Amino acid sequence: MYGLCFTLWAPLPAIVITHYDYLKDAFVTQGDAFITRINRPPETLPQAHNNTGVLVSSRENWRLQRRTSLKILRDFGLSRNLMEEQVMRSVHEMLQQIENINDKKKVDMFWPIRLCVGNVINESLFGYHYKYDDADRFKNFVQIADRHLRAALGKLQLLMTAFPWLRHVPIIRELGYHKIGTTPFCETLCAVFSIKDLSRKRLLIKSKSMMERVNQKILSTPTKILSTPRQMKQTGNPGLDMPNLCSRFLYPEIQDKVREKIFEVVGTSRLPSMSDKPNMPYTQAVIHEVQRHSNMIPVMLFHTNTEDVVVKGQNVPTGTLVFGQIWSIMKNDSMFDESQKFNPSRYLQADGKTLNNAVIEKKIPFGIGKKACAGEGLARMELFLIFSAFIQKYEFIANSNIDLSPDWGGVLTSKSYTCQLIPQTV
Ligand code: HEM
Repeated sequence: MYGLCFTLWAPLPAIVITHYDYLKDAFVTQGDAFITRINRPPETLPQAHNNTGVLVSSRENWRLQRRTSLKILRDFGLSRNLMEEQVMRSVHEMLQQIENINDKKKVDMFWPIRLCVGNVINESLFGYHYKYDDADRFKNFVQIADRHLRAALGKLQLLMTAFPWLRHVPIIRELGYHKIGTTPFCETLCAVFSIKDLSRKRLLIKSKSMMERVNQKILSTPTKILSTPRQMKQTGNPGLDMPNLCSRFLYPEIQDKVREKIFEVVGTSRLPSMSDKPNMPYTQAVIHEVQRHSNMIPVMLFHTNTEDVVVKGQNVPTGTLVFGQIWSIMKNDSMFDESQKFNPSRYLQADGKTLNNAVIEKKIPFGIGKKACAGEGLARMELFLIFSAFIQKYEFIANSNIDLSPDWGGVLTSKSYTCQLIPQTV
C-alpha cells in the first residue's frame, strides 16, 4: 500500500485512489469531470469505430449511449416484474439441470452458473437462450471472451497503453494489436455466427466484413447500443458471472443461517422472489460480503478528467489518468473492520435486522459515480434470486480445501472446485 491517493509513473502519470473518501470526492462530488475514458489500447482494440459502446466511450457519445442503454433495459423490464420473470425462468432451468445430475457428490458449478446468468442477457437482447445439453457455442464464446480479458492486461498491451503509436510498428502490430485485440474479436464473432475452421487470414478478412455487417446493423436499428460487438461479448463474459461462490463453503454456519431465514420467510413450496428481499436482511448482508470479500473487478476502468480538479487537497490536472482501486478500498481495515475476515454482520445494525447503509455505501464492487456499472440493478437481482434459490434447495459442501485467492485478470475468477450437493427439505 503506497497511500490513499498516489501517482504512478508507468510511464504516463496515473493517479491511483485507494480510499473511499478520495474516490467519492473525485467520482461523485466532481463526477462531471470524470466521464471520459482514455481512448487508448486496450480499450480501443475491439472497437470497430472510435468512441462507441457504453463502456469505453466518452462525453456526449457516452451520455447518449448510456441514457439509451438504460432506457432499453428499462423498456425490457428491468424496473418491472418482467426482468424478474426472465431471471426466474433461467433459475428454474438451471435447478432442473442440477436436479438431473445423478452423482451430486462431485459437481462443478462453473457452467450451470455461467449459463444461467448468460441466458438472462441473451434472452433479453437476442431473444434466444442456450439449452444446457446444447451449449457448446456458448462455452466457446465464454472461453474466447475470457482469453481476451486476460490478454488485454498483458505486458504488451500495457506498453501500447503508454505508447499507442507502437501499434503501427509491424511486428508489434501483429503481436499486440491483432493477436491480442482483433483476433479474439474475430473468434468471438465466429463463435457468435457459428463459423468454423477458417484460416487466420480468411478469419481476418471474414471478420472485417462481419464487423461491417454488424456495424451497419448497429447503425440502423433502435437497439444498436446494446447490440454492439462489445456487449455481445459481454453476454458470455466472466464479468457477468456470479462472484466467487466459494466463500460460503468455508462458513457452513453462515450457510445454515441463511437457509434458516429463507425457510422462515419463504418456506419450501416456492422459490424466493424479489418481494421477499426486504424481509431477508441477513441474506442481503451475506451477498454484500461475498461481493466485498471475493471482489471480481479489482480496478475501475480507465478514467480521465476533462478539467482541473482538486481531490481532497491534491491537484489533478486535466487529462490525468485516474484509477479507482476497488480492491484496496474493500480490503482496507480503516473502512471495513478486520477486512480480511468474512463477516456479513458488518452490514447489519445492532438489532441484527436493519441494514447498515453507512457500511454498505463503502462497498463498491460496481464502481461509483456517473460511469458506475449500468447493469447493477440486473446483477443485484440475479445475485439475490440465484443465491437464495441455491441455498434454499441445497447444502453445498466443498470436496477439498478451497483456495479463495483469485485467478488474476481484468476480471478476477475463482479457482476451479467441485462440491457435494445435499438436497434440502424441512
Ligand atoms: C456482479 C456483476 C457485475 C459487476 C461486479 C460489475 C462491475 C462493473 C464495474 C466495476 C464497472 C466499471 C465502472 C467504472 O469504470 O467506473 C462496470 C461498468 C459497466 N457495466 Fe458492470 N458489473 C456487473 C454486471 C453487469 C451487467 C449484468 C451489465 C449489463 C446488463 C453490466 C454493464 C456495464 C456497463 C454498460 C458498464 C459501463 C458503464 C459506463 O461506462 O457508463 N455490468 N461494471
